[in-house]
Amino acid sequence: MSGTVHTVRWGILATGGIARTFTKDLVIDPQTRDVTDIKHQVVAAASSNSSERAEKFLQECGVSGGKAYGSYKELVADANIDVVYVATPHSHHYQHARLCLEAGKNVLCEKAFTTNAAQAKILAQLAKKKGLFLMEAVWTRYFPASREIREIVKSGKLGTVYRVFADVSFGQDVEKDFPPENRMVNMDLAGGVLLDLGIYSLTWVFQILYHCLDPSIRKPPTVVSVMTKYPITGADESTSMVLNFPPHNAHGIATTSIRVDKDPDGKSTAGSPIRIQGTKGEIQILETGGNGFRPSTYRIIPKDPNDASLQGKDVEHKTPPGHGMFWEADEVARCLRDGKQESEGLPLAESIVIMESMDEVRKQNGLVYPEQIESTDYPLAGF
Ligand SMILES: NC(=O)C1=CN([C@@H]2O[C@H](COP(=O)(O)OP(=O)(O)OC[C@H]3O[C@@H](n4cnc5c(N)ncnc54)[C@H](OP(=O)(O)O)[C@@H]3O)[C@@H](O)[C@H]2O)C=CC1
Ligand SMILES: O=C1OC[C@@H](O)[C@H](O)[C@H]1O
Repeated sequence: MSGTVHTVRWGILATGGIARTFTKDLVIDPQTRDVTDIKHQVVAAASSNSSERAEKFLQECGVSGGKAYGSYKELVADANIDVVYVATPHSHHYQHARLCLEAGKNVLCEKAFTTNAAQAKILAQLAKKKGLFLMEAVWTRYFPASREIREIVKSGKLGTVYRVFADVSFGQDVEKDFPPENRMVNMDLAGGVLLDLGIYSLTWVFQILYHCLDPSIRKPPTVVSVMTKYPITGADESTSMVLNFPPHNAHGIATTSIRVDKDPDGKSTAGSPIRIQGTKGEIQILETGGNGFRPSTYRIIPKDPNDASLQGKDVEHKTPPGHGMFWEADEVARCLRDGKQESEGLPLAESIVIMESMDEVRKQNGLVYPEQIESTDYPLAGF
């Protein structure tokens, strides 16, 4: 394998905000981040509006020679595509990821994976049945800082981790910033902070208290939660969850809000929003230069300053040119190269357990999306 470069051919499904950011990252030369074993090629993009929009999108993202489609169906029929990146709103992930899988395409699907666990399970089963790759695009897990922190926790150097605090919150002027039709608060698009940002708080809690355990002893947590809804649309604007993870009864405190800010002055005066607390010390994500979902710098605080296994220090990873979405894209490329159907960094079973926790939180707080977008029927008209 050494010396050979594996090129993966991407199709981009939708031309909105994150599709643009992701595609711009794909066209960056991987060598700028010292990656030499894989390459990405964007071969097509599709807009549900028009092929002109897809054409413009490709141009603006710096893609040359890509095909522009005016429908998602045409995109998934393109034999030159190895994997499709699904970048539609949460409400549409099930229908669009399924469209790809039914057409025999591998899929990287934006977070939150689906609107509910029932949809996630069907996608996972379908991918397995068809021998296709499927992954929820939780880019946070693939940053070097995330990977390193998981290794430290798995090594036992922090002792037993009994608690993780994770807050991912943007203090927005909700009424001003998000008109009712905006996907952040629009119930028809499965809007609300739980699925949009809460997934990141839960990512920290799960990637430490669940993922770092040996798979044989991983068990779903129990959860209690409260939620405040945005009166104008009924979507959740603030959600707080306390999860209890077997076998150590470790606590995950996951909070998320679009009304209050984790870092109001942008200078980290409020302290670390992500704290991983073990019996031998603590790791904190430092906000400056990053975000809970885009971790760059972390601090190790040993309980015993003489603990040789746990050097108390700040570790900083400067993000190479781009936004950092290329790390997850690189993971997808390596999985495809190696014939894997899922990523070890976020196995489908874990995406499903997280969706089940979110289902439970919604149940506890009476947050129900319109029937059509909670449905597992396929295909549904209008998608
Ligand atoms: N990983 C990350 O950092 C981020 C992830 N996201 C995730 O990406 C997804 C999309 O978010 P974002 O790009 O901000 O959303 P946008 O509203 O900017 O784009 C969504 C795109 O989906 C397509 N679409 C298809 N059907 C619909 C519909 N009924 N209503 C609206 N759009 C539709 C449209 O593309 P077209 O017209 O071309 O068909 C639209 O441009 C969400 O799941 C979100 O959680 C979002 C931001 C950051
Ligand atoms: O995933 C995300 O990360 C960045 C946020 O601005 C966005 O709302 C969210 O979807």
